[in-house]
Amino acid sequence: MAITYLKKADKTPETESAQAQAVVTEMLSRIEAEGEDAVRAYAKTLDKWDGPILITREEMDARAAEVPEQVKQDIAFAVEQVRGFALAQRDSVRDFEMTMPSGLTAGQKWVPCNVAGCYVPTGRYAHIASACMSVATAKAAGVKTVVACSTPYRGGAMHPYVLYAMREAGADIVMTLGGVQAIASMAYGLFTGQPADVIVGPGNKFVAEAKRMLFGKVGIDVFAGPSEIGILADKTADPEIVAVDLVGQAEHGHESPAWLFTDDRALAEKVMARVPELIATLPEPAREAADAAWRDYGEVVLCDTREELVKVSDDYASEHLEIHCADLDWWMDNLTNYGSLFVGEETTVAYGDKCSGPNHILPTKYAARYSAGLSVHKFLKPLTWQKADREASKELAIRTARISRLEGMEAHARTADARLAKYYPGHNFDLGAPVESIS
Ligand SMILES: NC(=O)C1=CN([C@@H]2O[C@H](COP(=O)(O)OP(=O)(O)OC[C@H]3O[C@@H](n4cnc5c(N)ncnc54)[C@H](O)[C@@H]3O)[C@@H](O)[C@H]2O)C=CC1
Ligand SMILES: O=C(O)[C@@H](O)CS(=O)(=O)O
Ligand SMILES: [Zn+2]
Repeated sequence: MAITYLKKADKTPETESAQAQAVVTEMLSRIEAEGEDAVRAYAKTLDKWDGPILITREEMDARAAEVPEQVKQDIAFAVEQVRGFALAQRDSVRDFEMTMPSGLTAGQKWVPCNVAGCYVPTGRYAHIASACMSVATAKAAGVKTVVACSTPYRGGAMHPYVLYAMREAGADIVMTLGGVQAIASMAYGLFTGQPADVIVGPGNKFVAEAKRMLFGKVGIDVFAGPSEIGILADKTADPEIVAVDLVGQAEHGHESPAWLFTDDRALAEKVMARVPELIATLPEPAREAADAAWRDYGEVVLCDTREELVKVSDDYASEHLEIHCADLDWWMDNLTNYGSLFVGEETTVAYGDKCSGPNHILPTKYAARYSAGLSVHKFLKPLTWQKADREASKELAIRTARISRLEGMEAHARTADARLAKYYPGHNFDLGAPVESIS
């Protein structure tokens, strides 16, 4: 396999994980010990916020009244697109029941979690769209109580449009809290008395790490950390569009990788020349963020064949993956690892980020090898059930008793024995040899 790195990054998505782990470990243990006092202290030192944490319904309504009409319409559009896609996902999963050969009836029933925590990042940018993505999807899944949190915006109250988007998408409780302190508060039910069953939403390395560490106590959607983009481009691609799209995601932050995978050296060279020029024209803080992201995390990989490109792209498992190549169906058929796929030049990651419908909360740091992004499924449990009449219970009891005894589990076996004795008095069954005591 011939792979040439025309630009190789010094850093990988995993660089700097250790620093975040140390910070988050200490913060979570202090919050666990000191509760709301520790949360308020972190909100003050990290986000300069010492105002109220809970936003009342009256305040939400009052602040909504100040949102300009065009903004309301754009947010309503985004919410509708995301909700529509999420409802279609909900329709694609179904309950079922079946009768087994033994006569037992068994089934699966999709049940939503009761309380979901939705984190909306606003450290660098006001991520209005993230509020639509998480809250609308939780509600489409049927979650009863959605607790939404967002960072105090630049030391002040929550960003008004983020708050409006939460309200429009159906949030039940809203808290002005960011970072680890927000994730921990949702997990422990601080300020609300309603611990989350599942916490979703993107965030910086501290947020992503806090979710990872609290997994187990709560469910999480996926490791949705600093944004990534990969672009597959062949000689049919437009280098200007490819360069614009790479820079489009590099502005997320200095830890956001942008990768180009191509079999066309001329295209690669044009893109590499154009990216720094495009970055230089950005306003701050986007320019500084994109410049550092491209310098430290940007990569350009040249391969000989499209099969090699598929292998490389699958190894990177990019959060977002654009295809600017001929024979789009071939790529769709062969790629297996990506958070969300953008097929052809006529769509772009930013459409998905802001309003097209498929969710933008997506796996990063190679997590697309084993997980998709946020969907209704992350809020739903395919719970199973079973029911038997006495006839069906007979064969199951005999086999359960024997298998239990083979395993050395006498008490399990006796739950089956007891049913046979009750339903079939006076009958003898081969129920296996009683388990011997071990001293
Ligand atoms: N993977 C995905 O689906 C998506 C990822 N993103 C990513 O989300 C991230 C958003 O990050 P931000 O803008 O920073 O917002 P953020 O809300 O995630 O982080 C801000 C919070 O970080 C905390 N923080 C900052 N420095 C800290 C420190 N030294 N120690 C402890 N806590 C600290 C503060 O408490 C602050 O509230 C970006 O990396 C973006 O790429 C955004 C959207 C979707
Ligand atoms: O990682 C992501 O999904 C982001 O690109 C989404 S957004 O651009 O912040 O809306
Ligand atoms: Zn983006």
